[in-house]
Amino acid sequence: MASFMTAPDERVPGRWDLSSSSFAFLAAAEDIVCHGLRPRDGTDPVARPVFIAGALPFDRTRAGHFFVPEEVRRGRGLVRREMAAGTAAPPVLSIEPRPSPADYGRAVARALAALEGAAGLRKVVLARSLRLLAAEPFDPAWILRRLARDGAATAFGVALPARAGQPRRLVGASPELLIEKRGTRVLSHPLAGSARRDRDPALDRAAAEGLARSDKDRREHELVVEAILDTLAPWCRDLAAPKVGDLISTDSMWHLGTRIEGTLKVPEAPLLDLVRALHPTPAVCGTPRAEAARLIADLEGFERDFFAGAVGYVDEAGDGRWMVSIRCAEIAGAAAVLYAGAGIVPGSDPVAEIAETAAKFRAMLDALDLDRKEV
Ligand SMILES: C=C(O[C@H]1C=CC=C(C(=O)O)[C@@H]1O)C(=O)O
Repeated sequence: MASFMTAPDERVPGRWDLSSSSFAFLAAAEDIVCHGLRPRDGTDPVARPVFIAGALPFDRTRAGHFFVPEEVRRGRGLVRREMAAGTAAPPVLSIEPRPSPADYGRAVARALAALEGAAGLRKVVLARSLRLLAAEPFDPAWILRRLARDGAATAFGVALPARAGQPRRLVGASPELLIEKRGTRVLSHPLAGSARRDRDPALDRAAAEGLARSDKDRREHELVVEAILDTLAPWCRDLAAPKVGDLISTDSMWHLGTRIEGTLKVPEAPLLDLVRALHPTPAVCGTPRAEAARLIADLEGFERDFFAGAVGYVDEAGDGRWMVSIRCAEIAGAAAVLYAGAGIVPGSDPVAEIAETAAKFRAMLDALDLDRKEV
């Protein structure tokens, strides 16, 4: 039976240690740290009143990874945010971009041609990856603490099923809320449309203002809001989104965002059904979804796996929160794969999309103490 505690218990060192956690969700409002897991048998996990954590892969035809932790701890400020640099990051021996930035630019150009040619295709999100090899194993707990310094994001760490005997973990800091459920209220806060932040305050403000004025970014964003409203409409009454979205900032990026809120018609509607209906939104896939997913499979040239999926939990009351799994990496020993994608619509520029994805890698690179690496 999962236990719930609202305060850190420092008297049991190791038990709430992040490095042995099966699931961690570190946010300004609340930290959740889980240990142990009881694998599920694939039946609908929301049917029983237990705490369920997990991750969905990008590919909606593939099974999600859900589990019931043995122990769940929740509390505000449960986990200390790590400020010190250089103490635990192993030296990184190599960084291999896959595809290369130039090939990614060519894929964006092909996506633009498809957007002009294919009837109905309006947006596709193309990603690229960085394969890192370090001299020693990465410490996911230390990375998580570093990621959690950004109060605008939820830092997450999920133990994934081992591959070839090697334990894997998805870690990241996502600013994008797929859906949250509290009682009968649901909230989604999609993001799409981006600009890199700047250390110079005047240039930073100019970047935000440029993003707010950008027609291309607005179109990219509106498709996501439209899709989420259409998906949630049958489930909700009082479904509302402001006509004008907001500008949100993480430590490294500006984004266009829109808060979408509604009240469930059926209060006990399972949160995981809503997650599955919404995922993947056009913030990570495209519009229409099936056509965009096909183009991604044709053009990207690597497996997204749990990148651009969703991570989150459903608690015993049926409430919970699922974040879009972006600004993340899969860590397996001394190897890490970092991911970043960008929405492509008519008017997108391949060179700008290379720069945008480079900027989106910053959250993970900075957490790994690679803040001076250009990618
Ligand atoms: C797909 C990613 O970001 C999404 C979220 C915010 C802004 C986005 C954009 O402007 O393209 C993307 O839709 C990513 O970070 O890998």
